[in-house]
Amino acid sequence: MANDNKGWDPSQLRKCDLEFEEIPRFVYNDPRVDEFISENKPVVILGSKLAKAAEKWTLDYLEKNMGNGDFTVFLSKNHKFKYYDDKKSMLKSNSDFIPPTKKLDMKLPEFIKRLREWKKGDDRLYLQQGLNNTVGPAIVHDFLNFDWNFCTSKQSKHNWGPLTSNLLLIGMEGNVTPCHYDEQQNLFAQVHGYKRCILFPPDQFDCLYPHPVHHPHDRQSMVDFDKPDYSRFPKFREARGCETVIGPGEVLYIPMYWWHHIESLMRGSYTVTVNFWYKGGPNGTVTYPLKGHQKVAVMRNVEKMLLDVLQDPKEIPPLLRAMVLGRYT
Ligand SMILES: O=C(O)C(=O)C[C@H](CCCc1ccccc1)C(=O)O
Ligand SMILES: [Zn+2]
Repeated sequence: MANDNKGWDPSQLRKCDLEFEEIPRFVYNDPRVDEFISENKPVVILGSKLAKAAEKWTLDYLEKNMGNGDFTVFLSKNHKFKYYDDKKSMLKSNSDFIPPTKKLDMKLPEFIKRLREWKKGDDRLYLQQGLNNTVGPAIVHDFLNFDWNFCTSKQSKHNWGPLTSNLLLIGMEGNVTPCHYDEQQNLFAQVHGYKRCILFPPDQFDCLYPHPVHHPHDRQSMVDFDKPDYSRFPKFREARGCETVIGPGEVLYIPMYWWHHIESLMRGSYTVTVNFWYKGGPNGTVTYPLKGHQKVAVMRNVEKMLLDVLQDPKEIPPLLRAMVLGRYT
């Protein structure tokens, strides 16, 4: 199907066994935007100038203006860039963990050169760098020209905590960040190229099989979306998600604890995204039954407490089985 002026077409999306609802899209001043955000539901925000100042961040512009600081770049032998926690990978109990990507510090011109000269079979690259004052003065200038009034008004209207970081993401076409959740509110501003975002609510925890909390892949789903192992993860068939493809100037609100899988469209161009991560606000008065994300937080605390008291992670499953099987089931 021609891309009927969306800028992309469905043949650029990776195959997935599941079907998804469309995430609603509204113009930034439509009152439904705040309705969705206040209900912690994803929404695509159109026409905001949040990261408009970055629309000139082409590879050429970045090469000329990005200073000569180091940037964190991940290398992968395949199209997946599954995040892992460095600190947890050092734990004795994770000594057999093999990091799926390699993390390098790279100057921007070198990153861009490798992107331009990339050939099939080469390691894929994904630049993922928190924006800080080491990036060149021109970039700082553009950054200061983001529409801070827009995101700060969302932060205060929805009682979010402080802005913790802005991640600059420059990915190759076809790169995938596998399904995971973050414990922060996220305004995900697409600057260049197209990204397909598949989201699931926090209460689908039992269909998405996250790694144990103490594992380096904490918060990441164990399910390989390219080739799900339905014998290990039978409930994945029941996962009900929503999706959207966002392009330049569009902002996706990714609610805290919502699962998300992000892919840079195949046969697209490189992608540039700037995210805005905010700490969640105070819980406010707790009402019962607890919401999905609150149950995830409870399960995380139980796993942490059990590791604390048992020390050996291998002792956790037998204790939980003894506690639940035949008694609560
Ligand atoms: O903005 C988000 O939350 C995303 O997941 C965006 C994602 C890259 C995130 C990499 C990452 C994942 C977990 C912890 C720290 C960094 C993409 O766009 O490919
Ligand atoms: Zn994320």
